[in-house]
Amino acid sequence: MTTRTSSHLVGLIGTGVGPSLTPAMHMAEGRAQGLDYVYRPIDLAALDIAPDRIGEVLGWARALGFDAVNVTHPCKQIVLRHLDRIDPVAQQLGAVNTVLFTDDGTVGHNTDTTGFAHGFTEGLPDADLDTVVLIGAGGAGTAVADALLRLGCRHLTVVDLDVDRASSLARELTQRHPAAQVDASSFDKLSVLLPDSDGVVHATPTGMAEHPGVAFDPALLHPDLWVADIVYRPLDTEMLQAAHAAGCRTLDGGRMAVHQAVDAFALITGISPDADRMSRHFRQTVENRAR
Ligand SMILES: NC(=O)C1=CN([C@@H]2O[C@H](COP(=O)(O)OP(=O)(O)OC[C@H]3O[C@@H](n4cnc5c(N)ncnc54)[C@H](O)[C@@H]3O)[C@@H](O)[C@H]2O)C=CC1
Ligand SMILES: O=C1C[C@@](O)(C(=O)O)C[C@@H](O)[C@@H]1O
Repeated sequence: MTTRTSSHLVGLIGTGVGPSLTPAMHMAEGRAQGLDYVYRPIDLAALDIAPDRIGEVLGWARALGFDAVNVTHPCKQIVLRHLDRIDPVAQQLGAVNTVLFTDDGTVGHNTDTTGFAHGFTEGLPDADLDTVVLIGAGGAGTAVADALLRLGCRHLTVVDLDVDRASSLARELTQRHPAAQVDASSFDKLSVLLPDSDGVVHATPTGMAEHPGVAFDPALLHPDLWVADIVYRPLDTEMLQAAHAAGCRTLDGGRMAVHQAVDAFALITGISPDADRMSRHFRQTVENRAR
């Protein structure tokens, strides 16, 4: 990896990105590294630009001198057809959240999936991955599922309120990771699945400040289960509190949020950022905003 320029202009393109914590996290790390690093949210909704115009928006960003952009909801899939090259991991997943504007064209990566994987190995080292349940088959759940399977998960069960969505994700994952066993199940089967699982990852919006609660019966948690949440507002979700009380090893959603930014920063600058410093910045900002 080589640094392409001494200054960096980066954007976050999506709808409702104004309150995102990612721009400040990148800029604080840029400052700490002595870089001239500017990162701005570009809210398509506020600009009244339809998400399917993402190709044009990328062209404008490039022409206006941006070096890279993160791309988020609802453009992570539709952006693929507007790129010159796509990193194999992002290609396999069918979703891109980081686009680099290089001399050789636009290049897409997915740091949601690499970020979850890095956060997982850092936060739950040596966690058993034989049998894992994933609750939530949306965009973030898909990035998590691919990460778990790349990390060596042997049997993954996908659960979602939308059973068709869980089934179609399980089918796609089976095609992408033929060595693993991937299936779909329903919420009422969790009482059978969780007692025999090594871990569970929660990837629905339940537990966010605006959607309080736990997506499943917390009485199913047991001390032999590791429990990961990807919700990070708040960091200490009701599910993680119940998991602590049940004696489980836990991983909060801040790890994925920080490591998607760590991996993107490295791709954009060619410099390995200080992940601990970025994590401290992120956690402080989450706490400040909660006050
Ligand atoms: N830590 C991180 O870096 C990130 C965290 N997130 C978190 O992940 C959550 C999900 O994000 P996306 O996948 O983008 O959303 P999404 O809307 O694409 O998918 C959510 C999925 O959860 C399912 N669902 C909703 N309520 C449910 C419930 N009570 N029980 C079971 N399934 C339910 C839906 O049917 C849907 O399939 C976000 O709300 C956010 O809190 C999202 C992106 C990054
Ligand atoms: O989906 C997300 C979350 C994000 O949009 C944010 O606002 O922090 C930043 C994106 O890079 C990432 O892919």
